[in-house]
Amino acid sequence: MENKNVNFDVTLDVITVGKIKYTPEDRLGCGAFGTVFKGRGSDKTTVAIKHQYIRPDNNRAQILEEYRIHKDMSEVDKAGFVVKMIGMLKNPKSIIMVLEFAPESLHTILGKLTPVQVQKYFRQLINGVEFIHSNHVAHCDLSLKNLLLSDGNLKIADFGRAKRLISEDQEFPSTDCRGTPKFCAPEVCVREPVLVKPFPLDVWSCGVVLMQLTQNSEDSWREARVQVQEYDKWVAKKKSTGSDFWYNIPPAVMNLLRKILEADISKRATIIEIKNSPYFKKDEKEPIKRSGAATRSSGKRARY
Ligand SMILES: Nc1ncnc2c1ncn2[C@@H]1O[C@H](COP(=O)(O)OP(=O)(O)OP(=O)(O)O)[C@@H](O)[C@H]1O
Repeated sequence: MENKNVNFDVTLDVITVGKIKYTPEDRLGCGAFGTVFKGRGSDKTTVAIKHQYIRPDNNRAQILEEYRIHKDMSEVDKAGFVVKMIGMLKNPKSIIMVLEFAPESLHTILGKLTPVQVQKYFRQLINGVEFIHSNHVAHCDLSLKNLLLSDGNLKIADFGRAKRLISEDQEFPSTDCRGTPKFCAPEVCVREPVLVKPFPLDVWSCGVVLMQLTQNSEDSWREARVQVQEYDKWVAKKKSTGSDFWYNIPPAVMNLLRKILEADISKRATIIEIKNSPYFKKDEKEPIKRSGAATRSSGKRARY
């Protein structure tokens, strides 16, 4: 059987990985480099099949590095922090990975989150990032779309920009560590390439994720550059007004965000500091249900 997708020019046949045959079904998503299909295994499992063409800007070595890092993380992960890597198939023009299927992402459930859920997913994110960092890997592209959900639990996906580190202080060219613009730390948003440390980049991205989850919207600055008005205002730490998207963020979250979304990496919170913060440690409570207009007027934002 064949699944032809004319828009994205991807034709996938049944593939065999290990001793299992996987039949591609619907297209689940499409990133900068890959097209991801839902697939059915001959062992009755449901999987995700990520197909990547080998191209000059996504060469064979890069894709294989993504596979190896993801596989290594998947093998040592006993707690389910990352999407499981099942296997891989190499073709002359493409590489196909077979992954655990995760039906939702933080991006697809945004708008419906309660403060308790926001805290649950943020805690799972921080624990997952701590896990990969402790295994000497930085993700470098954490975003709502790359944080998938399976059985209500957050799983880190897409290791396409991940880096293996020899030491925590190892530096990489900023151009190799640029993920999704809204989630990128200021040190990689500069025009001239510089050397950057990858762990604080992941911490910054977790801050943007928390900011968006708390608001139940994708509102955040376009890029962390002072030329971008909203970011400039954030950096200036002026008192926020109703026109700032962070205006309604509750104090405990805001205190933590100020420490995470800190341009100076020597002052930026570490994962340990985040885990020791009052917001991380103290359980959020479900909002008190009110009847009538007060509840209706509070709109899509998580209510505190
Ligand atoms: N394991 C999975 N289960 C279900 N859906 C998935 C899975 N992996 C990826 N997807 C879907 O496919 C989309 C693209 O996947 P992925 O981010 O891995 O591709 P990419 O080309 O590397 O993307 P990017 O542009 O972020 O680099 C995801 O946003 C998600 O919607």
